[in-house]
Order: sequence, then structure tokens, then C-alpha cells
Amino acid sequence: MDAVVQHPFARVPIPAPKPSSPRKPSREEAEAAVRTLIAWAGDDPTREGLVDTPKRVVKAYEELYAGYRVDAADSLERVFEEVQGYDDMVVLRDIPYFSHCEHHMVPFVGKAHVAYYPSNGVVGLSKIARVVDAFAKRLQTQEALTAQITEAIDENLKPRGVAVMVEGEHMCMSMRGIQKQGVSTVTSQFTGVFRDDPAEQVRFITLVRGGLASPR
Ligand SMILES: Nc1nc2c(ncn2[C@@H]2O[C@H](COP(=O)(O)OP(=O)(O)OP(=O)(O)O)[C@@H](O)[C@H]2O)c(=O)[nH]1
Ligand SMILES: [Zn+2]
Repeated sequence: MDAVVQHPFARVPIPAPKPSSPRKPSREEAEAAVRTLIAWAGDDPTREGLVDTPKRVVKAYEELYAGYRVDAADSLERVFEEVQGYDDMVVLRDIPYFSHCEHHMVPFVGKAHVAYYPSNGVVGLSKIARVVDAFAKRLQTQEALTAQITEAIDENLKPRGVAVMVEGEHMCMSMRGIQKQGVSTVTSQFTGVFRDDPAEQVRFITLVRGGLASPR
């Protein structure tokens, strides 16, 4: 069955999409598809400069779409319970990501900002960035990316709250179609104390913007 599509700001858990292809094509089939697209673009896939391109594209796809082979929950397994009394917000701002829009398969790129209030300990900081990558390296919408990062941290860490803000520029809007460059799309999702208390949202946004948030 196809992944369930829900409203991006739904308050219910949103399952990460599972690859629903019934059979993974072989590498040879994938390379042949690239040759077809080169010919469709108007070039000759047998000319010298392009002859190895299908191999390179398929190899690049393994990197660009590595998120399908990653379970974000694995990154969040190791919790450091001894946090020496720290119980305030942990914020990682400006986590760069590269993703591809599911409508045109062209990149959208930007930064994710992630915060949580620890309740049962903290995770290694790099693991939050790994969660961002696990979902970014798939075919995505920015709204779903935002919701999936939020849900993975909420489900696995069970913190007092999670806040995620994603900023992105979509190449499908800047290099084709409407051709508006420099448009930044901002999406955000909150759970727990962030959802319930607007002052916590303000504090998060202030910290993301590089300001000094007033103490709670
Ligand atoms: N909500 C949302 N829309 C996106 C995202 N990425 C791309 N889009 C939009 O997806 C829409 C697809 O619209 P369609 O009308 O089906 O496709 P299209 O004819 O190529 O649309 P244009 O881009 O307007 O030329 C476009 O409006 C894109 O801007 C995203 O992450 N979130
Ligand atoms: Zn697009």
C-alpha cells in the first residue's frame, strides 16, 4: 500500500514513508532508464562524454537517496541518561540538508533547526543531524520532511517537547516553472511544551535566530 498522505500539520503521528515499489529494479535497468532520459533530453547517450554517465547517475542516486536504507530510530537508540542536572532546551540550529522534491525530482536545499526538552537523558548531537539526513535523502515535500523529523525524535526520545523548523529553497521554483529565485519556504512543527506554550515557540525561534532567549 502507498504511504499514507496526511495534512502536514496534523497532530497525530505521521509514519515515515516506506519504499512501496514491489520490486527494486536492477542496476542495469536503472542505467538503461538514465540512457532513455538522456535521449529524451535530446542528447546521444552513446557519445564519449555520456557513455559512463548512467553508471555515475545510478551511483549518485545511492548517495542522494540513501535515506531509504536508514532507520532514523537507530540513530536515537543511544541515550546518555547522566546529563548532570541539565533539563533545559537543546537546540541545533543551521543543520544543512539536501533533498529532492517528490514532484519534480529536483533539489531543494536549506537548513533545519531542531530543539527538544530532554526528559530521559540526551542523545549525541550528531544523531539529530543523522535524523535530518535520514529523511532528507528521500523524495520529499518540505512539510513531510518537517513532520517526519519531529515525529522520529518525539517517538524515540519521548522528550517533553520537540520543535523543528525547516527553511528551504526549491529548485523546481527557481530554475523552472515560475522561475522565482531566492524564495525561502519555512515550515515548522511542535510537540509537547512547544505546542502547548506559545512562549516556548518564541524562545525556540529567538534561539534559532541567534538571539538570547530570556530564561524560563
Ligand atoms: N507544498 C509543497 N509543494 C511543493 C514542494 N515542492 C514542490 N512543490 C510544489 O508542487 C507543485 C506541483 O504542482 P503541479 O501543478 O502538479 O506541477 P507543475 O505543473 O510542474 O507546477 P509548477 O511548478 O507550477 O510549474 C508546485 O506548485 C511546486 O511548487 C513542497 O515541498 N511542498
Ligand atoms: Zn518540485
